[in-house]
Amino acid sequence: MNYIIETKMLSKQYGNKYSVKQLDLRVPVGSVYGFLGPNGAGKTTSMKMVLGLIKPTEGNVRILGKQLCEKNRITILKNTGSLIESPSYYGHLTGGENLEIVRILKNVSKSEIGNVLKIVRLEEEQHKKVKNYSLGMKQRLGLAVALIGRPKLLLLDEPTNGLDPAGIQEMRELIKSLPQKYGMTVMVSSHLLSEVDQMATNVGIIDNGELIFQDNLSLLHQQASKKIHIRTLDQVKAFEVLNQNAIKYKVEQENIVLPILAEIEVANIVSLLVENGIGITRVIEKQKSLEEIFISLTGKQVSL
Ligand SMILES: Nc1ncnc2c1ncn2[C@@H]1O[C@H](COP(=O)(O)OP(=O)(O)OP(=O)(O)O)[C@@H](O)[C@H]1O
Repeated sequence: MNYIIETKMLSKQYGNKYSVKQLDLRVPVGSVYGFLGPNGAGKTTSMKMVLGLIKPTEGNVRILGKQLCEKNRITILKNTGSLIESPSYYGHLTGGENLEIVRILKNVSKSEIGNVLKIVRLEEEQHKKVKNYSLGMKQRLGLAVALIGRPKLLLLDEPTNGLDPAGIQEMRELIKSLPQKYGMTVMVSSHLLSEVDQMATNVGIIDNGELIFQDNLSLLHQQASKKIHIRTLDQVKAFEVLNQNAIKYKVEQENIVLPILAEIEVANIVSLLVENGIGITRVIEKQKSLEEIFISLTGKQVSL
């Protein structure tokens, strides 16, 4: 697997508290990597370390095929676009003029301004002063800045924060389209599970500075796959009978939990329990929601 970002044991300690602890991030090329975690989990700190904006206490970052160090930081950042925390602009200048400053700094062609304005749909607002922009327009301008020069990699820290529902949807669609349309890889942080679910191909879940899940989003969904729950009048005896018959099961909240089986197999297990004098009270097909999985991973509720 080809990773555009790979960190090893990346940690940041403030005083005696770890904000980020031994993080092994792996962001595959061409993915939209949703970096999910509750407020204060360490998302911003991690992304800043990946960009070399703050120095790790421990560990290292490999980005765009190179080990990040003081010497190559600028070259690497030229190929990386980012939107971290509220970006600052020159309010007395127009959106277009703000973009022009970044264009000169990045040394890319003038036509690039029109291109990025089109992508973020700010063409009509480009001559307005930024101080008169709405929050949503400022956020889109931030994305336009990050997109100048068509970087291979984009790091976006909670880009939908503060947007209205229509703006949120627009931003999500835009982010989702970037790998296919422009060959970019996007790492995007969010505290919203549903948001990551809607736009990411891969997901990393961070809690208390530690990465507690990292894989394809489909794998998280697999964990949410359907299961058969059986409840009986004598669960202890039921466990015994299942064990004696080498039937694999798990126990959740005192329920017998079986994977989805063929109809006949379910019927056979029910018969087996009944034949052993165990009264069945429930046979239910259940599907965990992504929220339930998140809670079982972190022990915390997240916004939906
Ligand atoms: N400069 C700093 N000094 C001390 N503690 C810090 C500093 N920066 C961040 N922290 C702490 O590190 C932890 C992680 O913060 P971080 O901003 O990375 O979290 P986050 O997941 O991005 O949260 P949010 O979504 O609320 O921004 C928090 O407990 C925060 O208080």
